[in-house]
Amino acid sequence: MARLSVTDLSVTYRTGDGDLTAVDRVTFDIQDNEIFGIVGESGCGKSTLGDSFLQLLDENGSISGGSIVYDGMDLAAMTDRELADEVRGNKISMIFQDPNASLDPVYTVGQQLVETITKHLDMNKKAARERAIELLDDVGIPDPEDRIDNYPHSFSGGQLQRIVIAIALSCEPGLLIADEPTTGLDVSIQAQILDLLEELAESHETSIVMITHDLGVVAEICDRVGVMYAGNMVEIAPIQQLFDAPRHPYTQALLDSIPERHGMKEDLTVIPGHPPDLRQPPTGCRYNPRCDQVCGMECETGDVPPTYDVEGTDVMCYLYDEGVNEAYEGPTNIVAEPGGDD
Ligand SMILES: Nc1ncnc2c1ncn2[C@@H]1O[C@H](COP(=O)(O)OP(=O)(O)OP(=O)(O)O)[C@@H](O)[C@H]1O
Ligand code: NI
Repeated sequence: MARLSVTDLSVTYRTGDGDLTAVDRVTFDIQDNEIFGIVGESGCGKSTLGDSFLQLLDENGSISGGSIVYDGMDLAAMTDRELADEVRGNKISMIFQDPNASLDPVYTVGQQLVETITKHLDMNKKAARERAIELLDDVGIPDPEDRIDNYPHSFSGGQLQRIVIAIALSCEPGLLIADEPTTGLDVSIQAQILDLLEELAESHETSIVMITHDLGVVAEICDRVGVMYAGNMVEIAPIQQLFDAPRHPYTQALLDSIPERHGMKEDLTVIPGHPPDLRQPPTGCRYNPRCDQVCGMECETGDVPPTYDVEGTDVMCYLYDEGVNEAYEGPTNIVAEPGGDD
């Protein structure tokens, strides 16, 4: 059974000039002990999706449809109070790009850890402090017995992010949502934080949703990845499969735009055009104005494409619909290995 199941989730912001649907009928799930990446260009709705799980949306934003089922509860239908009491920091926690936003400068890191631990777990202050020291040690803070009584300003950015991770994991949540957790950090520190998250996910049996615009981060630690475009989840695939056989024209263009690190490729392909205005998205597939593989009328004038299962990749694209794309012969045109099951 999936640890988290998101079904037909939509999130809408009310703005001065009309409603803007930043997340549009998104469906996916996250398995136990899985690191699931969410990627896409700026403004495609990644943070809105991540924030909606714990209803941490700005006040003009709200869930306008669908469900988010975790541990038998529909988070989308819960009140703020219920989420605060039963879910936030306890079953699901969240970390952001800027660790300072999650820490209070007037309390020591120990006070902040102990507060989170005693709030959610049945522990007295002394036991909580011991646990806090262990956690700081787990996330790689040197001399945790001494450092625990220091204030946030005396730590580096990378150390602060480690402390935020310690707080997020202090109550053993089943799910951690990480929104660009390494974006502001030096490249070498970024790699260390990703290693730490991967290690902790395993040792604490926590699933992670990793929100990032960086396909390098995804390649580094994710098991599966969802690609978002203009509020839609256009492709979901296991990580290796996404890189080896991207199915959606947008994913293909995104992968082409990565500069090859040591290889031949010199031109950085930038996808022509811009993402649409989400107040008035194009009809048909939202990517059609930029797509180089439009295959029929449906792409431009139909509904948003349904999701097709193409050899284990979920892809929202009419290229894989025999009714729209006459050239499509289906994934079954692949010759089976001799001696295989079928
Ligand atoms: N509070 C808000 N009010 C109105 N529109 C908003 C609000 N927050 C976000 N949006 C809009 O919702 C869309 C999705 O934004 P979101 O921040 O979720 O994207 P993102 O993929 O996380 O982008 P980035 O990579 O830049 O963080 C964008 O069009 C954005 O302008
Ligand atoms: Ni974001």
